[in-house]
Amino acid sequence: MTFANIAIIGLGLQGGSIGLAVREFLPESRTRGYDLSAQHRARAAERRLVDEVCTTAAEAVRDADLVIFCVPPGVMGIAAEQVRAGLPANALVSDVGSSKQAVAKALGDALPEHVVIPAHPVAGTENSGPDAGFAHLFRNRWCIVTPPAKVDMVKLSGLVSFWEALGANVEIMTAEHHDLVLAVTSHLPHLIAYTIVGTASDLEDVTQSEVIKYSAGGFRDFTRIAASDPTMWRDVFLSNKEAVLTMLQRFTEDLTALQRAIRIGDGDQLFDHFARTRAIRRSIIEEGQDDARPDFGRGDHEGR
Ligand SMILES: NC(=O)c1ccc[n+]([C@@H]2O[C@H](COP(=O)([O-])OP(=O)(O)OC[C@H]3O[C@@H](n4cnc5c(N)ncnc54)[C@H](O)[C@@H]3O)[C@@H](O)[C@H]2O)c1
Ligand SMILES: O=C(O)C(=O)C[C@]1(C(=O)O)C=C[C@@H](O)C=C1
Repeated sequence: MTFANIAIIGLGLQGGSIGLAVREFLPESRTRGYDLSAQHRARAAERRLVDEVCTTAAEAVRDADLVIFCVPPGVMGIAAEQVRAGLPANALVSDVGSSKQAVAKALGDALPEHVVIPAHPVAGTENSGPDAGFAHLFRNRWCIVTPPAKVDMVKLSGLVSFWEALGANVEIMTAEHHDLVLAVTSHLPHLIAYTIVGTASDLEDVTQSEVIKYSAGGFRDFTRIAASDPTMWRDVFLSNKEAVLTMLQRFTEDLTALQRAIRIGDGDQLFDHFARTRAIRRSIIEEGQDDARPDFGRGDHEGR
């Protein structure tokens, strides 16, 4: 199953990247897009993120056989309600939200008559808005699809093929499992980055200019993550609250164990821990996952 008319709601980093990727990798498909912000709509039209930028959500979904919600997790339900009147009955509803249980519920509640198959491309940057998107964002990155227990298999395989065409490797799992895994691999790291950058700049004896001056090392990576969109991340933490709190509890216990090792001078424990984490990093690189973003950090990619 291929999608002839794709509607993209929200033309920021994710929506814009999908629009550009569809033009490049699925040239037979036609894209229409809508964004709540008139400024973003104008910029999306200038960058030709989609074939047609519409002034209402209902107009964007007219004739759509696939609609992808690319708005912050907290407004998925509102955005879905905006398309209800105009959405063709057979259209597949999907999204790219970073948390899956809450978003699936919001979309399902707003569009109860439609097939909803949520998805999450684990691909992004700290940039947002219509200038941030680029066609190769999904290349060699995971896209996690979280279908409900009873699912239209034709539509599911159509969605899997769609993401594969955009360059992603697709993994299928339950929304519950997704939320637990992503809480530790994505949500917690962001919380830690937001915390450490805030802590450093709050210190009275460390000036703002010193934070900038000495951030060339490890701290710099934290500042990149901590520059991520505040609206999106507020919504991620509120919509994946339980899993994040569970992982935060585990993290706090492990941090306390390292804190104790430092206090009592247990060098073996510190060394063993750091050796284990170094091996994890090396296995990620061996699996080629890091190669997925060859230009990451060099600042030579459009939108980054
Ligand atoms: N940024 C990432 O790294 C990343 C990665 C994977 C998934 N996601 C998910 O993708 C979604 C979008 O994130 P993004 O990074 O593209 O954000 P973004 O801020 O770049 O884009 C979101 C766009 O949605 C628009 N919008 C807000 N409310 C709207 C509404 N009611 N109707 C129509 N448009 C509306 C905004 O004006 C904005 O242009 C989020 O749910 C996020 O969790 C983000
Ligand atoms: O690299 C980054 O900038 C990201 O934070 C991307 C990242 C991640 O945590 O890996 C952020 C949120 C997502 O939902 C998916 C991807």
